[in-house]
Amino acid sequence: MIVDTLIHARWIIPIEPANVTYDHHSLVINEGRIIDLLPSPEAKQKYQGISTEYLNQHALLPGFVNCHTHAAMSLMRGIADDLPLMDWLQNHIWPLEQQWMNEEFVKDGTDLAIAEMISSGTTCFNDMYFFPEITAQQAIQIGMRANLGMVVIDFPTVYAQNSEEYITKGLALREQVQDEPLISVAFAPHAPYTVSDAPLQKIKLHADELGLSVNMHVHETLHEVEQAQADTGKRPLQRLQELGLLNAAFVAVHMTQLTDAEIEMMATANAHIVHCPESNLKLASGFCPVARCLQAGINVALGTDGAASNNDLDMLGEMRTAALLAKAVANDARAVPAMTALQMATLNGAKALGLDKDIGSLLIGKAGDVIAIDLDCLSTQPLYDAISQIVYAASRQQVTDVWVNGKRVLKKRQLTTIDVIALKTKVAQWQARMVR
Ligand SMILES: CSC[C@H]1O[C@@H](n2cnc3c(O)ncnc32)[C@H](O)[C@@H]1O
Ligand SMILES: [Zn+2]
Repeated sequence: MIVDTLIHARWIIPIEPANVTYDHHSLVINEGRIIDLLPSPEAKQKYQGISTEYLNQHALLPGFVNCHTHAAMSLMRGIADDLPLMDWLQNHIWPLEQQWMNEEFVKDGTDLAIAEMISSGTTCFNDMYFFPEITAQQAIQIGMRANLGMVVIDFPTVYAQNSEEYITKGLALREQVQDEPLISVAFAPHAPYTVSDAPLQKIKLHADELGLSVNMHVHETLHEVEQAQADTGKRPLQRLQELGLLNAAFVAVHMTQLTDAEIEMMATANAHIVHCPESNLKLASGFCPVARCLQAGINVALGTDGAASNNDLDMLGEMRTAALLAKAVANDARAVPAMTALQMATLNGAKALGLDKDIGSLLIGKAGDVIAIDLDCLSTQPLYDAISQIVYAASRQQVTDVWVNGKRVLKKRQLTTIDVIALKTKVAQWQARMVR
């Protein structure tokens, strides 16, 4: 049998079945799909004559699913640090976006973000940013998987003038990418404090009719919740529930403010949470009670948020921070063990995006979204436990190879579909323009 890709690895961590690590196994990909996973001696017999990629010191696992990004904001990395959310947004980021954000900005910023994400093992990102059709175009060109937000916000931008136009453009994007294997879409109303009831009602109708998810920043800070209570007498989550948005297609990003009743409400609705620990720490936004949410049965995924608030798009780092922070928040060293953090960064992300039939684990039949991490470094020795090394000790430079839909987009640390020198030149030009 002719197959596209045959990879032997020292460890294969499939995520599904849970808590299984295969030693000295091979993964076989054909036409973008995983078709076999078997002991390497058997693979040698069964796939005779097929050239094998030997990754003798590596762990092979599903690519990370970065469940919340603002990809193009990578061009604003480090431009406004050490500020709380609303000061950062209102006095720095939104004025900068008003001045600089356009199609070219989104194109170059997205390329920079995708380059960083692929190099650090992310194979799918869930984006919320203006001009998502440009993000789609760049993701397709590079060979990256993306779920793109059909963004809605109550104020006008160069992308759209009003909520009606945001929704129309989002729906046009959906039509445009319908046959793209790497691209999916979801509604992405920005936040309860920037999207009023009327557009949220329209979004709800469209989302139900088209079977689309709704992603939103929710309860990011105590200030957001207190302000909403002062203005409307309601907490934002209560308002969203009354609007009918809390269901299995709702993806709430941040959620640092959660009462026991709200955790119950999220669990009963089968809604998802995207935890962004590093952005929350840097903006001092608060702490999502991840252990309590998981305990209640909520699907909790991980996101970096944008590079302007993180300041990287590194899911290995995010996993480690998530695992460590959960222990401190719960005052329990057993909270969010390494395997749980790895599930949050892979399968839980795929579930939140409704893509778990295709990605998030190395089950036969799923897409060939696979990464290899070289564990033969002093900093990840000795190897009592590969999962422990990946979550608590490995760095992104140890990600050596990445396949998306069976195509190798990182080969021995080299990006195969991005001209890194040309990209660096463009980024330097933006820097020179934006900070004079
Ligand atoms: C409608 S496009 C996305 C919009 O969100 C802004 N943004 C980036 N990070 C955050 C965050 O953590 N909370 C709220 N809003 C954020 C971004 O600048 C765009 O304007
Ligand atoms: Zn965000």
